[in-house]
Amino acid sequence: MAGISTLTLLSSIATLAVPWLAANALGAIVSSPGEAPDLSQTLIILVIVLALLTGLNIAAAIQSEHASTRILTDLRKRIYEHVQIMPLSFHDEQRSGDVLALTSYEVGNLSDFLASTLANAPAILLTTLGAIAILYWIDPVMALIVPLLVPAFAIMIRLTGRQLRGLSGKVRAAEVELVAIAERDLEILPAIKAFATEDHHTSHFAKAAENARVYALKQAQLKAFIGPVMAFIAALAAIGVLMIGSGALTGEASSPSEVFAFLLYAALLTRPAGALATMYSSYQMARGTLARLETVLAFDPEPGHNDGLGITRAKGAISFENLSFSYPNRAPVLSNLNLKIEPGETIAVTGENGVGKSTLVRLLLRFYEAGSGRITLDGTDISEFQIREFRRQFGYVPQRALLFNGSIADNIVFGQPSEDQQQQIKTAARMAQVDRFLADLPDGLNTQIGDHGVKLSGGQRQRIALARALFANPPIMILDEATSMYDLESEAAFVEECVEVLKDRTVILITHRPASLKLADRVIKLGTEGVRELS
Ligand SMILES: Nc1ncnc2c1ncn2[C@@H]1O[C@H](COP(=O)(O)OP(=O)(O)OP(=O)(O)O)[C@@H](O)[C@H]1O
Repeated sequence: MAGISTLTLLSSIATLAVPWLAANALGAIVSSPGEAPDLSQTLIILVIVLALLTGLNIAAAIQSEHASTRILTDLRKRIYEHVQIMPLSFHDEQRSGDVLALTSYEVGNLSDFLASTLANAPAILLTTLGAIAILYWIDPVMALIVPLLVPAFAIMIRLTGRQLRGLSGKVRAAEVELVAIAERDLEILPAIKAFATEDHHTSHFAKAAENARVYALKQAQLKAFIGPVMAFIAALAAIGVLMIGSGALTGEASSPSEVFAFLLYAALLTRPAGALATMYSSYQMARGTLARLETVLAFDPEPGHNDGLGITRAKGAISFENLSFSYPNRAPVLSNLNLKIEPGETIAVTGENGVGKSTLVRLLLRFYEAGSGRITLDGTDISEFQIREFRRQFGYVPQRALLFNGSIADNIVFGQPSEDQQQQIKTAARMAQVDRFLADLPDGLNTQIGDHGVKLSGGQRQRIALARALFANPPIMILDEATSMYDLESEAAFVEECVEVLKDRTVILITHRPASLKLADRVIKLGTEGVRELS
C-alpha cells in the first residue's frame, strides 16, 4: 500500500505539472517570439512528463492489483483458519452462507477499498492542495473562485453522503443474503424437489436478487449524479475564471496562458471531489465488512487450541463426574451425570430420542464445554489437554456421515497423515465392510462419491465414515448410531470383525440395535433421572 501511495503521489506531482506546461505551450503559441519559453522545448518536456505519468499510472495500477490480491488472499486465509478453530457453539449461531459471503464477496470489496481507494487518498489530497496552492500563486484574485467551489462540494457530499452510506450497507446485506439463500437451497435440493416447492424457493431467491438489484441501481444512480454535477460546477467555475481573467470584473485582464493554466487547475479540483464521493461509499461498504470481520476474528478460538498438555496415546479410562450441561437458552440436557468407563471397555449407551446421548459424546470430544462437573481421560481433566492432540485419541463416527465430494479413499484418509497409507486404507475399508460394495463401483476406492456422498446409499456412507474413524487406529472409538443403516448381514459381519478390531480399545457405542448391543461389555440407559445400568 505504501508502494501504491508513493507511485500515485509521484503521478499526482506529474499531473500537477501538466497544466503548467500546457499553459506555457499555449503562451509560446500566442506570444511573439522571445516573450515566452520556446514552444518545442516546452512540448518536449510535456511529452516526457506525459510519458512519465503514463508509466506511473500503469505501475500504480499493477501495484494496486498486487496489493489487493495479496490482502484478499491473506484475509481469506486468516478468516478460514479462524473459522476452523472456532467452537461449534459459534457455528451453531451462524448461517454458513454468511461465512461463505464473508470469505468471497465481502473481503473482495474490502481489499479493493484498501488497495485502490485508501492507497490513492494521499495522492488525491496532494492533487487538491497542490492545485489550490498553484491557483493562488498564479493569480490570488482569480483564486477567489476556490472558496466558492467548497460549499458546492460540501452540498454535494451532504446530499449524497448519507444516502450512500445507507445504501452501501443495504447492497452488502442484499448480496450476502443471496449467497446464503443459494447455499441453503442447494443443500436441501432433494427435499425441495420431493415436496415440489421449487416455485416457493425460486421466488424467495428472486425476491432477494431483485432486492440486490434495486439497491445496486439506487447506489449507481447516486454515483452517476455525482460526475455530471461536478462537471457542471467545473463549467461554472470556468466561466467565473473567464470573467475574472478577462478583466470584466476587475478591469485588469490576465494573460491567455495564465487563464488557460487557471482553467486546467480549476478542472483538476473537481476530480478529487468526485473521488471523495466514491471513496465515501466504498468506505461505508468496507466498514460494514470490517465490522463483520471483527465479530468473526474477535471470537475466541476453542480453549486448548494454543496451549495444553500433550498426549501421545491414551489408555482410554474415561470418567464423567457430576456432569451437567445445557445448550444456550435451552432446558438442561444432562444433570449431575456420573459414569466411569474402564480402558478397553466397550460400553453401549441407549436411551430415548433427545435424552442427550450424542450430547454426552460431544462433551467428551470438547465440542461444547460442560456447565459444571468434569470429564477425565486417564485421570486428567480433558480441558487440560491441547485440543487437537486430545481429539486425535478418538475415532468418531457421528450419526450423519460427514462426507465430502471426492474419492472414497480421500474420504477415508481425510487429511490424516500416515506412512503406510495404502495398506491402512485397505485395512480400514475391510474392517468397516467398505470392501463389500467396492466391486460394484466403477473405480473401486477411487470412485468419486459426489457432494456429501450423494452417489452412495446411506449404509455405504456410514461404512466410509466408520473406515475413516478406524484409519488412524485411535485408542478410543465413539460410534454414534454408526451402524443404524447397515443391513442385518453387514452389521453381523461388522460386529464379528469388530470383536477383534475393538478388543484393545475403549469404545462408546450409541445404539439401539441388538446386534451392536452384543458387542458391549456393559449397556447403560441414559434417562432424565441419570444413568441406569441395564447389563
Ligand atoms: N446444537 C444444539 N443447540 C441446542 N440444542 C441442541 C443442540 N443439539 C441438540 N440439542 C438438544 O439437546 C437435546 C439432546 O440432544 P442429543 O442429540 O444429545 O440427543 P440424543 O439422545 O442423541 O437423541 P437421538 O436418539 O435422537 O439421537 C435435544 O433436546 C436437542 O433438541
